[in-house]
Amino acid sequence: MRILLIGYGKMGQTIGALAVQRGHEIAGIVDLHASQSIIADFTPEAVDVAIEFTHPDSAFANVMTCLGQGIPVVCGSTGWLHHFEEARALTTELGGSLFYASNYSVGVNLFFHFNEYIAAKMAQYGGYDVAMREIHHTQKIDQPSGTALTAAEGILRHFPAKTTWRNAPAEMPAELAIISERTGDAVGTHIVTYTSDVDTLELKHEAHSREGFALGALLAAEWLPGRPGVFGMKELLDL
Ligand SMILES: NC(=O)C1=CN([C@@H]2O[C@H](COP(=O)(O)OP(=O)(O)OC[C@H]3O[C@@H](n4cnc5c(N)ncnc54)[C@H](OP(=O)(O)O)[C@@H]3O)[C@@H](O)[C@H]2O)C=CC1
Ligand SMILES: O=C(O)C1=N[C@H](C(=O)O)C[C@H](O)C1
Repeated sequence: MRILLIGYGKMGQTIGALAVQRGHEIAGIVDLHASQSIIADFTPEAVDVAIEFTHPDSAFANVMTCLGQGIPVVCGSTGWLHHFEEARALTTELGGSLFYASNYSVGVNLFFHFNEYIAAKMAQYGGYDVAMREIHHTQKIDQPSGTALTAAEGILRHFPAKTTWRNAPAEMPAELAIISERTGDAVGTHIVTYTSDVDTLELKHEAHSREGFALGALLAAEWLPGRPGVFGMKELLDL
C-alpha cells in the first residue's frame, strides 16, 4: 500500500519502519519538522491510506483534511475526542473512511475487553472500590492517557457505583480516580485495581515498546481502504 505518514515522531518513525518491512511504500511524510509537505499535496490517486499520529491540538484538523481529500485515515492521536463526533459526521457526509483507536495494540484491546467483563462481574459483589493508574514517558503532553479514558468509560458503563472519573484521587465514592504518572521513557502502563477489606484484584497492561501500537495501526491501515464509515479495533479484531 501507499501510505501517507502524518506525524513523524516516535510513532510515525516506528510505523514507517514497520510499514517498509511489511512491503508498503511511504508515499509521503507530513510533519512540522521532518518535511515541507502538507496533506493537501496528496490525493487518493497517489495515496491509499493516511496514518496520523501527531498531537492533541492538530489531530482533528489533520483528520478533517484527509477526509476532505478523500484519503482513508487511520488516526492514533489522543486528546482530541471532544471533536470526534464532528469527524464522524464529516465521514458520513462524504462517504469517507475513518479508523480511530486510543490504543492500537492487540494486548490493550484485549485489556479493554476483559476490563468491561471484570467491571460487570465485580459490580455484582459489593464491597469493592475501583481506581486506575497510567504511567507514561515525560514527553507525553496529554493526561489522562487516551487508553485510560477508554478503560474508564468501560468501567463506568458496567460498574454503577462509579458515575464519573477524575484525574486525581477520588473525593467522592462515585468518582473513579485515574492517577497519571510521568517518568523517564515509560512506553505505556495501565492498571485497574479493585480493592475490598479482604483482597485486591488488578488488571494490568504494560507495553514494552511501540511496536505493538505500530503493528495495530498498520493492520488497521491494511484493512480500512474500501470500507466507508467509522471503525475501531472492535471491528478489526472482532472483539
Ligand atoms: N493510539 C495509539 O496506539 C497510540 C497513540 N499515541 C498518540 O499519538 C500521538 C503522537 O505520539 P508520539 O508519536 O509519541 O509523539 P511525538 O511527539 O513523538 O510525535 C508527534 C509528531 O507529530 C508532529 N506534529 C505535531 N503537530 C503536527 C501537525 N499539525 N502536522 C504534522 N505533524 C505534527 C510533532 O512535531 P513537534 O515535535 O514539533 O510537535 C512530532 O514530530 C499522541 O497523541 C499520543 O498520545 C501514541 C502511541 C500509541
Ligand atoms: O503518548 C503515548 O506514548 C501513548 N499514548 C496513547 C494514550 O494516550 O493512551 C497510547 C499509549 O499508551 C502510548
